[in-house]
Amino acid sequence: MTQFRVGIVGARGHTGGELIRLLAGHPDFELAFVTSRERAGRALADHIPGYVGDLAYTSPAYDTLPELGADAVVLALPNGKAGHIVQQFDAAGTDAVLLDLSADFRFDDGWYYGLPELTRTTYAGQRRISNPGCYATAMQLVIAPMRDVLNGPVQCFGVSGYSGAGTSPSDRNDVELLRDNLMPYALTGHVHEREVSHHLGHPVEFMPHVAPHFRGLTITANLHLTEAFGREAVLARYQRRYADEPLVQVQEAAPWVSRIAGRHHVAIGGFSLSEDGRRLVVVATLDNLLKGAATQALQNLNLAFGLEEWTGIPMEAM
Ligand SMILES: NC(=O)C1=CN([C@@H]2O[C@H](COP(=O)(O)OP(=O)(O)OC[C@H]3O[C@@H](n4cnc5c(N)ncnc54)[C@H](OP(=O)(O)O)[C@@H]3O)[C@@H](O)[C@H]2O)C=CC1
Ligand SMILES: CC(=O)N[C@@H](CCC(=O)OP(=O)(O)O)C(=O)O
Repeated sequence: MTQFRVGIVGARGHTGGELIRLLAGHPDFELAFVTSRERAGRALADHIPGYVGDLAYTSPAYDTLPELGADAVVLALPNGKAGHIVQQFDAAGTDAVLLDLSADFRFDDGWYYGLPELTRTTYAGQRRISNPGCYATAMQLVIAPMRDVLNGPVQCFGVSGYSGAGTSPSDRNDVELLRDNLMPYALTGHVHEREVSHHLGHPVEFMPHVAPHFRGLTITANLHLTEAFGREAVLARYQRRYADEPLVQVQEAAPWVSRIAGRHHVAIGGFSLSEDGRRLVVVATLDNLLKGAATQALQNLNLAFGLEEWTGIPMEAM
């Protein structure tokens, strides 16, 4: 059976590690190369628990990446780094699929914005795919079922584990500063606020925080509505909308972030209405490294290669 060859650029990060595990276990993909300047020459097996292959990290010059012959290349670099690499592939004229995990192309209409549950019907064979932000995934999935009855901006209070802040040292991944703490940051104008407002076509006001746990995020969304709703009608809307979506689980109770770590889906629940039925609060949780990054990337790669969208996603971990 043909296996499509996938390279990962910037694979030392938390999302790169998750992608290595998912791709190594995928029936139709194989790892073509895995880059890290810092780990060049070292075996993946020494760094990735559960990985049993014999591949080692390499550090090719980014200009030479198109020559490595991968069918798809995932860019898992910090924001602002993808453009140069994309130019190399454009110039080489290869047919490779490029999937970018950063925010660099999320506002570029020439790229497919891959939030499959909301955008898969717009996929038209693009070879350039932008993976949504982690909070942005949770916010869009929690708001979308009520999109047609929103009255004014939606407010979203978000709390993420510190793996969301990447591996470059900062206050937001400093375990000493985070101890017993909840750290607010980017309280207006966060890129995911713009991303969600842009892709939903509706203003969202987002207030992010980072907490001492490692992985998993929670969004509490406050939705003002144009008409009064009862709880059953709201629940029915969410259940109908996501009935055929294995990676979106609608539940009555508000989901807890402690229960989503290591899972591949989004959990949505809570559904609390004000007395007049015109204000709804809903909670969504997801693992920022999985549905917020690597799992969603795999859904998008599956789509790009004509595979069933959930291939290689361990459903027992849902
Ligand atoms: N963490 C998360 O929860 C999520 C992250 N993302 C996005 O995914 C991408 C990867 O994030 P994450 O896995 O957290 O990893 P990091 O941001 O910690 O870094 C990933 C890789 O980037 C390389 N790198 C670091 N600095 C530079 C630099 N200045 N120039 C070139 N390469 C550099 C490192 O490799 P080397 O060994 O070569 O230094 C490392 O392998 C980011 O764009 C992030 O915004 C998206 C959704 C969720
Ligand atoms: C806790 C924390 O710092 N989280 C990151 C979100 C990670 C992510 O999805 O970032 P990109 O949009 O850059 O891909 C942040 O707020 O920037």
